[in-house]
This record gives sequence, C-alpha cells and structure tokens, in this order.
Amino acid sequence: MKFTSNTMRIFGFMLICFYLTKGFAMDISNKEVLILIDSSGGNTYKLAESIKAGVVNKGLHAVIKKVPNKVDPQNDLNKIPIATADELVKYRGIAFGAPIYFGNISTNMMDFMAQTLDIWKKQELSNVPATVFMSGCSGSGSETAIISFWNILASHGMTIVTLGNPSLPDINKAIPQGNTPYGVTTRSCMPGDVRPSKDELKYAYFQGQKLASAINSTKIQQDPLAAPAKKEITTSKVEERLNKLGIVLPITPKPVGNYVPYKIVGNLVYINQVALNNGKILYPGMIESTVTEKQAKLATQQTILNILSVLKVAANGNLDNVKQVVQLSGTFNTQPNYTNHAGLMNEASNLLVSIFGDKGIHTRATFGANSLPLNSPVEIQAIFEINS
Ligand SMILES: Cc1cc2nc3c(=O)[nH]c(=O)nc-3n(C[C@H](O)[C@H](O)[C@H](O)COP(=O)(O)O)c2cc1C
Repeated sequence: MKFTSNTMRIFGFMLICFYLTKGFAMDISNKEVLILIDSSGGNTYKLAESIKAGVVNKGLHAVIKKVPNKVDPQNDLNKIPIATADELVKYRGIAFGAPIYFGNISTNMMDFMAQTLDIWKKQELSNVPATVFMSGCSGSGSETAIISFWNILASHGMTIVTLGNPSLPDINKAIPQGNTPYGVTTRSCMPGDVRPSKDELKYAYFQGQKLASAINSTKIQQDPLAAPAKKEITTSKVEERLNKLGIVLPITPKPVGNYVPYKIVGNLVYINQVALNNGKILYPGMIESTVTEKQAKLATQQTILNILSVLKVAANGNLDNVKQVVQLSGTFNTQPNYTNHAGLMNEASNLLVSIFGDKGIHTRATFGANSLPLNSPVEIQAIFEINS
C-alpha cells in the first residue's frame, strides 16, 4: 500500500477520532464516585460529606445524590439532587448511606434498590467497588443493617469495601463511637455530644479514602490500557484542614426573611447567622436558663460553621480565596447578670484560628440580649476579606 499524504491524513484523522471517542467515553462514563444517600434528619448526609472528602483526597471526583424521600419542604436537604436507578452504572464506585430501620436499611433506600432489577439482570454493576455507611439512633442493629445492605450489593456482584478496624489518631474512647468493621455508622441519639461525632466523621473520611483506593486499583485490573487517573481535583488547603479537624460544613442555611445570606462590598464579605442546624435551631433558649453553657458552646460552633458555609459560596466555592477574618460580633441570649460571653465566643474565634491560622485572627465584640431570632442562643455577625 502506498502511503500518500492523503491516506496519511485520513489515517491520522481516524486515529484522533478513535482516541477522542475512547477517551471521551471513559471520562464521562467512568469518572465519578456516587455517594447515594437517604437522609431526612441530616445525620446520614453529614457522614456522606466526610466520605466525599476522603474520596476527593485520593484524587477522584465525587457527587452526593439522594434517593427520593419525603423531607420537610423547608429542609435544606431538599437541595441535594435526586438520583435515578439507571444512572448507577455510570460510576466507577458507589458509597451507599441510609438510616437504620429496625436493624435493616431504610424503606426509601430499599424502594430505590428495588428499581435496579434490570441492572441486576445484566449484572452491569459487577466488580464496581461499593461501600456502606449508616445512621442510627441508639445504634442498635447497625451491623446487621450494613450486612443486609451487602446482600443487595453482593447480588449485583459489586466488590464490597469494608471499613476494617483502622487505628486512627486521637479517637475519643470515652464515648460510644459508631465505627463497625463493615462501615461507619453514627449514633445520633447519644446525649451530650453533637453527632456524627468528630471521630465518626474521621472514620467516614477514612472509609471514603478506602473506597477511592479500591477504585484506583480495580481500574488497573479492569482496563489495563486506561491512562492513570488524572489528578484533576485540587483540594483546597482550608478544606483539607477542615477534614483533618473532622469538620463538615453544613448545608448553607436559607434566609428566613427579606435579606440575602451575604453581601460583598469591595473585598469585604458581610455575613450574619444564628445556630440553625438542618432548618431547626440547635439548643434553642436562654443560656443558663434552658440552655447549658456546654450547649451554648456547641450552638456557637454551629453558628460559625453556618457562616463558613455561606462564606464558601461568597468566595467562589473555595475557602482558599479568603484573605483574612476581619471582625466577629457575637450576641448571646442570656440572663441580665451573665458575664461569660467571652468564654462562649472563644468557641467561634478558636475555630477560625485553627482553620485559617494567622489569617483567622480578628477583632471582636460580644453582647448579651434577652431574646434572639428563632429563639437561637447565639447570633454572630462576621466580616471577612477575600481575594478580588
Ligand atoms: C422506622 C424507624 C426505625 C428505626 N430503627 C432504628 C434501629 O433499629 N436502630 C437505630 O439505631 N436507629 C433506628 N432508627 C433511627 C434512625 O435510623 C435515625 O434517626 C437516623 O439517624 C436517621 O438518619 P437521618 O438523620 O440521615 O435521616 C429508626 C427510625 C425509624 C423511623
């Protein structure tokens, strides 16, 4: 065969088409990790955020979606996109998260999985890495619930990724934690601590990392010609610090009046928040009357995390764009003779300094008031400088 410049051109064109279609197909169909949840109280969602952070830490892209469920229309969980059963085959790995119902998986999740019959018949999820995490109240039946979930995944021929018994640093052994060797759970009804606990979030992060590692290694076995995974996702340094501290930013609270969540003037961002947690105030009431100081501190942490969640939106989705924290003003719902406002406000200040380092140092004012919006124990106004 004579290679004229024309045949060379046609051959080159076909080669480019081949690589483009092959590369394109791999990128679109094999790119993401799905974190599929059922959550109406937000506990499963919080674990999902840490699982996601663990996956992203290993260089993979992850998306959280939920199965159809009935959630209070005011609840921010409604913002999570709804998955369809058909789309499960698109992902390179799936983390499934659901509430525990009587030592089993939640009915919404079960209804969703019942729609995967056609996928099961064709065994289209065969060898796809999958992991399970769950949210309980007392934690009763958490291990049986995960293993029940595994029955479905085994029927699909998926490769199940366990949590194991990792020895993670600084785990608080004085309180019951929801780690099981099968997957992380949270015990959302335990008194005296906000759940998921920091340590449960650390286990979730680790489980996400484990899922991503399993995906990265199966990719080599399944597709030896595939290019190595691209490190497309660069994790923000501040997010990385949040992950290390076991902090998951809440869903951005919706305004409850005629105002916007933030305003940017020049390079300054102005944000005000109360202690909303999934549409309800965390520990509503007056400090040292119906709310203890410990609860007020947790509410203060929640409020500053709400602020950070809004700030992230204002800073183009990347907290690395924050130049510095300028000022905080905290108002607490207190009795007239209360004096420890500074002790409460330190919860917010310390958190910002541990997240942003020197850039987190700020000026501050604290006030007492004997009523606050929505009966919140605390309201914080914050000013930040961001990159232009
Ligand atoms: C019908 C029903 C059964 C439940 N059974 C259990 C159970 O066996 N064990 C447990 O620890 N929690 C059980 N729970 C509590 C939920 O699993 C728990 O509230 C969970 O954290 C909810 O998750 P979410 O906040 O993401 O919606 C049950 C809840 C319901 C509604």
